[in-house]
Amino acid sequence: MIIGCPKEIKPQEFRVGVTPVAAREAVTHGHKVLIEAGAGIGAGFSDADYIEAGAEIADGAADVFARSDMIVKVKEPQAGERKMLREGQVLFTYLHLAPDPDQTRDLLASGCTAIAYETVTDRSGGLPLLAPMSEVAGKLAPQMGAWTLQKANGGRGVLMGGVPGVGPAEVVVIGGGVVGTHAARVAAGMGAKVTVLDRSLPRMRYLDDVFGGQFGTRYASAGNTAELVAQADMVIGAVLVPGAAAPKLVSRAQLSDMKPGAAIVDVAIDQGGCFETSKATTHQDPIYEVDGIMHYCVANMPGAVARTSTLALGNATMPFLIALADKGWKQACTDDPHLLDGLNVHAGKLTNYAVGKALGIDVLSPNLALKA
Ligand SMILES: NC(=O)C1=CN([C@@H]2O[C@H](COP(=O)(O)OP(=O)(O)OC[C@H]3O[C@@H](n4cnc5c(N)ncnc54)[C@H](O)[C@@H]3O)[C@@H](O)[C@H]2O)C=CC1
Ligand SMILES: CC(=O)C(=O)O
Ligand SMILES: [Mg+2]
Repeated sequence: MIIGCPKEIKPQEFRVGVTPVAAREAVTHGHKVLIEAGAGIGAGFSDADYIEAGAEIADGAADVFARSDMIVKVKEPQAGERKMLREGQVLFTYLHLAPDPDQTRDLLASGCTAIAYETVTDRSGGLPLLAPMSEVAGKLAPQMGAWTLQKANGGRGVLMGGVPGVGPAEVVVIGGGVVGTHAARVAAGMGAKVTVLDRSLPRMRYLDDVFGGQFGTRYASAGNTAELVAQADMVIGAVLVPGAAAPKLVSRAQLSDMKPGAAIVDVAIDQGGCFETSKATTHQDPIYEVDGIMHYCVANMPGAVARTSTLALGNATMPFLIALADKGWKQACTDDPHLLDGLNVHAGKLTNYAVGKALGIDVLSPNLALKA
């Protein structure tokens, strides 16, 4: 199979979908790997690194899209990239379709088979291809929130850890999964007073057992959420209902109960965001203000630390990439129901129920797509 990897074109996105290590593995398995010239530079990989791994360097994205059986990326295909996808071609990348009707329309029209990293599952109910980037974004969230809290950035002027005689910042994390846990650990490590809200009692039991001394937990009822958000210097949004649009848990009206200059970091923005006032921003222009509250809503936070993120994502995607290349998508998804959970689009049909529900589009059962 020919595996193609274009350079990412989303603003300030420096990650790359195929590492030299993954390229070498695919070549060892008898596949051809086409990398767009310069695709790895932002993550610290030169074209020479890929050539040494046995890959071929392509002149531009058009060449990669035209010649490849499977396109492997990081971010959802941008409008220009979507025009280059074709029927029968496999796309393996993050998609986040639920809040993105335009992308969904274009992928359906292309006839391609699109497998989304963020809905591939594992045996324990986790999301193995989302987890590494959630670890990164979770660890980045308090760092970006602390920056947002600085006076020059419109924030409240509060230091995370306080100083002797002056109390720390109060940080509330909504959603105690992978993002939330990593965010809470880092915020607590910076000296902030941290509370994690979640709706899953087993998850809160786990957090309390493991991190009980470092941060607290509260059940994410509307009442508890409103009370804690009003007291917070920083609120980090980290909820997820896999595939679905994020539930809106903090309304615009609630902003007026918050402390002026408090910071919202909505990591869940890639699924539409969990604050009514969230809208996606970029690394170039990451923050904006609504009713005196500063919002940081970058939808590709891990791109800021592209080297770490690319290596972490590559570790997780490589076994799936090799299975897809060795067996073809149908056999790979037949053999692995967790990979089949990643199938979002096939031959003009949507194949993920949560996405279909969010967008009001009929869904073809993934099992039927395997037989189509
Ligand atoms: N902006 C960015 O660059 C990035 C964004 N993300 C996003 O961050 C979000 C969180 O991802 P993960 O932590 O990996 O998900 P996860 O599945 O590990 O955790 C989500 C948590 O939210 C909880 N939850 C669900 N509904 C809730 C509600 N109504 N109230 C309170 N808690 C609720 C769940 O019980 C779960 O513990 C996702 O939208 C993901 O796509 C992840 C990586 C990068
Ligand atoms: C998960 C995701 O959207 C990202 O890493 O950019
Ligand atoms: Mg994203």
